[in-house]
Amino acid sequence: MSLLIAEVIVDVATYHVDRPFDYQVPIEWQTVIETGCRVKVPFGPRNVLGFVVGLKDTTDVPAGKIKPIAEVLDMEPVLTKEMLAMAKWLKNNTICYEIDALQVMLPSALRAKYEKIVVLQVEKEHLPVDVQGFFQKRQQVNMKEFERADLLPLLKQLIVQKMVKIDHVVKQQGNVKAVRMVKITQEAQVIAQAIADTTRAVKQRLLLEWMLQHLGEIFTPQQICEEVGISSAVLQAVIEKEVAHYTQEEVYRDPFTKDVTRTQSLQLTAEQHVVLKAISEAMEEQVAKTFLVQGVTGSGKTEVYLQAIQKVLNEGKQAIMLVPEIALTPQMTERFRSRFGELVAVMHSGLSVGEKYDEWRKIQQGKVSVVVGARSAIFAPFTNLGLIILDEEHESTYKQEDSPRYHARDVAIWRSVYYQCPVILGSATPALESFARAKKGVYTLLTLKQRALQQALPTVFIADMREELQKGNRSMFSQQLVEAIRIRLMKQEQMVLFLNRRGYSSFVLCRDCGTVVQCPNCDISLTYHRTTEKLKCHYCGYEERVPQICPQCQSDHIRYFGTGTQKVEEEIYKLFPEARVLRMDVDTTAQKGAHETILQAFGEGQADILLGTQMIAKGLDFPNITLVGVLSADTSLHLPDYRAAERTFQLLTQVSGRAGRHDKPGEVIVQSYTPDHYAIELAKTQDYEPFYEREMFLRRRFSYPPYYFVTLIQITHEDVMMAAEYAGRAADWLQANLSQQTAIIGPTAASISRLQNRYRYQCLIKYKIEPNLINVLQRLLAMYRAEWTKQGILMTIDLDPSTI
Ligand SMILES: Nc1ncnc2c1ncn2[C@@H]1O[C@H](COP(=O)(O)OP(=O)(O)OP(=O)(O)O)[C@@H](O)[C@H]1O
Ligand SMILES: [Zn+2]
Ligand SMILES: [Zn+2]
Repeated sequence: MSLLIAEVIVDVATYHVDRPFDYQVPIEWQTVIETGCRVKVPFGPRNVLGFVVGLKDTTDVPAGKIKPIAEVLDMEPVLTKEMLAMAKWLKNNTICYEIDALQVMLPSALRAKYEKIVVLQVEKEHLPVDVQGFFQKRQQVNMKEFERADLLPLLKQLIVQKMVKIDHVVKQQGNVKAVRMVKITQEAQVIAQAIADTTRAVKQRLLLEWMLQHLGEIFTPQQICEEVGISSAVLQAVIEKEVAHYTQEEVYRDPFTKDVTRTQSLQLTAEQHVVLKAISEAMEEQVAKTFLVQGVTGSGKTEVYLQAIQKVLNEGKQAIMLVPEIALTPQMTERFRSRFGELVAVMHSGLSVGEKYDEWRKIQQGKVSVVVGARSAIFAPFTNLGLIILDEEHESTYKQEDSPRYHARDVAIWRSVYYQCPVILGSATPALESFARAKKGVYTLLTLKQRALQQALPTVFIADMREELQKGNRSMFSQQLVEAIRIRLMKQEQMVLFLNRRGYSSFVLCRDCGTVVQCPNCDISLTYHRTTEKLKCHYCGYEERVPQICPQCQSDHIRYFGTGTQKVEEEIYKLFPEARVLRMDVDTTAQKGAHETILQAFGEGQADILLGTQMIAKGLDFPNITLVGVLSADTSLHLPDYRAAERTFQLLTQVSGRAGRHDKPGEVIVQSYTPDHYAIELAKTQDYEPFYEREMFLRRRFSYPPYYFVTLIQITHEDVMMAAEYAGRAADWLQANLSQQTAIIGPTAASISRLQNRYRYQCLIKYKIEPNLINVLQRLLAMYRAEWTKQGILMTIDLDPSTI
C-alpha cells in the first residue's frame, strides 16, 4: 500500500508556520481521514490541533523525518471543500493567517482548548514531599492542581531540574449531547418469531405486538413504557430477544422558548412584486448577482426576504439571512420561525457555546435550510446555497475587527459566486460605498419608495435646543417634545424615546480643576456605572470605585455625568408622574432574555414609553407607536470619524422609522444643538438620495472612501518612542515600495493614543488603483514577523477599516 500523506494547517499562529505541514496517515486511519477533518499532530514538543487541507501520496520530507498523525478528531469533515477555498481567499484578501481563517468558520466548541499537563520524569520518591501527594498513582497531573495549591514557583524549579515536564493536551470543548434511545427492528419477521416464542409473558407479548406497529422507529425507553403501559424490566427482556436495540441519538438543546403561530405569505404590493421578480429571475438563471434593495423603513423588505427564501426552499436549496446583532430581536427571529418553522436555525451571541454548536450541527447535517444570524452566520456550513441576504447592510457590525478582518458583505459575494446564486443587500440607508456601486451598475439597484400599507412616513420636526436654552429651558426635553408626550399619554398611544449614546459616555468630572478620571492603562476616560457605583474602562476592563475626592486637586466637588437613560427616566417621572416607562439599555438587558421580556411587555401595552439606546433603533414593529423622540441627535456627529455624518443620518432614519408603521400616523421629534447640519436636516425628509449626493461631494473633496480605498496600519508598543519610530519605518518603506499616486498619511498617533498600556501609532494608505498592494503588504508583514516582533512591536493591517 502506498504511503498516504496529509497536508495539515496547524493551530499555531506564527509566520514561519503559515503553510501546510506534511504528516503521515497511519494505515488504520487511511479510510477514515478526509480533507476538512480535524486532527491532533505533533508539532515541536507538543500535540496541537490541525486541519487536514489536502491528501497526497508523496512528500519532500525525508522518510525518517515524517511524523504520523497522533489522533483523528472527526469521522466526518467539519470543513467543506468550499470552506478550504474560502480560507485561502480570506488569507490573501484580508491578510491573515490561514489558521485564523479556518477557525473563524467553526463554532467555538470545535476550536481547540489546550490544557497543560505536568508529567513525571523521575521516580516519585525523588520529588520534594510537598508534591509527592499530587502523583499518588498517577504519572501526570493537570497543571491547574498546582495552580490551585499555589505551587507554581515550586513547579518551575522541578521543571528546571528536569523532574517533570509540561505537555500540552488538546481538549475538545463542545460535545454532542446524546440520549439513549430504543430502535425497533425493520423486520416484521423477527418480531413475529419472538411473539411465537413468547407464550406466557403477557406484558412482553403486548409490547411485541405494539412494536410490530412501529417497525424501524426510534423512541426513548420512557416513551415506550408509558405508551404500552409496561415496566422497564419488560422492555429490557424484550430487547434481549434482539427485536430492538439501544442507540445513542443526538439531541439538540433548543434555544427557542415558546411556540409560534404559523404565518402565510402576504399579498405583495406592486413595488415589492417588482423586487421579488428581479431576484427570482436571478435565482432561476443561477447567476451570482448582487442586489441592493433600498427601501424606506416599513416598506416591507422583510416580507420580500421571506418570500424569496420560500422560493429557495421550494427549489430544495438553502438560505442565509444576516441581521446585525443588535437587530436580532425576538420579534425579528419570530417572523422567520413563524414562516418556516423547524427549518430555521438561529445564531446569535446570546446562545451558550453548546447551543451555538447545536445550531451549527443542524445546519451541517441538513436538518434546517435557513439560518438567521449575526455576522459569523455567513459561514453557515450549507452546501447548496440558493440565496444570501444582509439586512441593514450599512451596519458596521458586519465588519470583524479582529483577525481575520473580514466584511460579511464580501464573504457573501464570494459564496454567491461559488454557488451561482444571488445576494440581497437591504437597507433604508445603504452604506455610501454600496450605493455608489449600485449607481455604477456593479450591484443591481431595486427600490421600495412606499411603505407596505401605503402609510405616510412619519412627520419629522427638529427641535432647536439652542433656542430652548435661550428661552430658559434647561431640561433635556424641548417644549415640543413635552407637549407631544403629553398628547400621547392622553390618547393612550405608545412612544419610543431614543438616546443617542454613540460618542456619548458618562464620566466623572471635578468641577474645581476640570479633571476627568482617566483609565491608568488607556488614553480614555472611565465610564460611570451607576448601578455598581464604579468607574470602568470599556477597552481594557479596568475598574475602580467612584472617587469621593478629586484625585488631582483633592476637591470634593465631584460631578457625575450619568449614563443618560436613568436620568431621562427620572426626568420623565418628574414631568409625567403617571407615565409608565420601560428602560432598555446595557444595564437593564444584562440578563439573558431580558431584552425579550421588555419588548414583550411593551408590545402588550404594559408601558407608554420605551426608553433606550441604540438597541431600540432597529427592527421594532409595533402598531401603537405614534411618537419617536430623539433626545440628542448630535452626540454621534462630532466623533473623529469621516463616517460620522453618514452614521448619524442612518441612525436618525432608522429610529424615525419606528413610528406610524400601521394605521396611526407617526410623528418624530429630533432634538439638536446643530439643527442646520445637513445630516440632521436631511434626516427630516428621510430622503436618502439628497444625503448621498451631499456626502459624496464631501468625500470626493477630502479624498475619502468610496472615492479612495484606505488601508490602516497600526503599530503599538509600550514605549511611545518605539511605536513612533517603527510607524515611521513602515511609512517610509511603504512610500518606497508603492506607486507614486498612492498617498501614505502619517505616522500619526491613533485617536485613542494609548490602549492597555500600549502606545498606538498609525499610517493610512490612500489609493485608487494599487495592483501591488497585497504583495507589498505581505512583504511588510514578513519583515515585521521576522524582525520587528522581537522588539516588542505589534502591527495590524486592516484593508477596510470601519473607522480611521
Ligand atoms: N405586502 C404586504 N401586505 C400587507 N402588509 C405588509 C406587506 N408587506 C409588509 N407588510 C407589513 O408592513 C410592516 C412593515 O414591513 P417590514 O417590517 O417587512 O418592513 P421593512 O422594510 O423590513 O422595515 P424596516 O426596515 O423599517 O424594519 C410589517 O408589519 C409587515 O407585516
Ligand atoms: Zn480637581
Ligand atoms: Zn483601560
